Amino acid sequence: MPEEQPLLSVSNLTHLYAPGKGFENVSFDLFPGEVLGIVGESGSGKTTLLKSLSARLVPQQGAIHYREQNLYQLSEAARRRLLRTEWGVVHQHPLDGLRPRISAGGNIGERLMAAGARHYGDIRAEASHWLQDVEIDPSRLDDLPVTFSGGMQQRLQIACNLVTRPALVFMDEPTGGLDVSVQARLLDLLRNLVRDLNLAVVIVTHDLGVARLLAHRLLVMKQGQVVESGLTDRVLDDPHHPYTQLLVSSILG
Ligand SMILES: Nc1ncnc2c1ncn2[C@@H]1O[C@H](COP(=O)(O)OP(=O)(O)OP(=O)(O)O)[C@@H](O)[C@H]1O
Repeated sequence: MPEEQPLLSVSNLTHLYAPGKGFENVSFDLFPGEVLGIVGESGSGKTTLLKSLSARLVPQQGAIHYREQNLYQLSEAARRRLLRTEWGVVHQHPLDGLRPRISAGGNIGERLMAAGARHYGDIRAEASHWLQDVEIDPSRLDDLPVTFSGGMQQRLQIACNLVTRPALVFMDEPTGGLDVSVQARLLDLLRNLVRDLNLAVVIVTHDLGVARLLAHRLLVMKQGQVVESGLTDRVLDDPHHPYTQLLVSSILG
């Protein structure tokens, strides 16, 4: 059950590059342990919204409160610190979130050090433990991420984000570029990690199957507007808005 105070509280958030391009008047609360899916067709504004939510794009209007602090009234340094510690961002393309010239263990260790860890042996042990948790053989600790398959790179990116035990993780099409069988395994892993770590997640996807599997609640976006929101099963099984009906019927058909 959600706790009383939302982790993230978003009110009337707007950022438009042009009419219908970006997002407009978005409001929602996200509670600890809750997974919110943002769905909609390409160009509907999902990624732009995710960037604003995750302190990477100053919105033109509205406010975001994280644990009751006004996000964009925090200093830039404080927002960057959040992104390195209590928050995570999983990019669609894993190499956008990894340092390709640093070993897998180094990538994980860097985030631990940013959060204050100093002891080399402990950092290495923790990195090795996390590789195992994301189903990468710890013998690959000293290998560069570019020598990994796409699925392994994505699992490494996830490990890098989770090693500091964040409360909130933003994911943009995390299974997007992967083969179907690799996607299924990754989704399974994500679902278990989210549950075990009680993570709150905002996940952008155009794949309603991914949304169904991971998200408790959905926002459906069309041309920058949230046209429908609600519990995932309700939205997908009994869509109210004609656009959601079209999205659902297009994957069934
Ligand atoms: N920096 C920018 N400058 C101008 N327009 C932009 C910029 N970034 C995105 N847009 C436009 O804003 C709209 C929303 O883009 P956005 O990437 O948020 O959509 P999306 O739903 O995430 O799409 P996709 O699933 O294809 O990534 C699009 O029309 C896009 O062309």
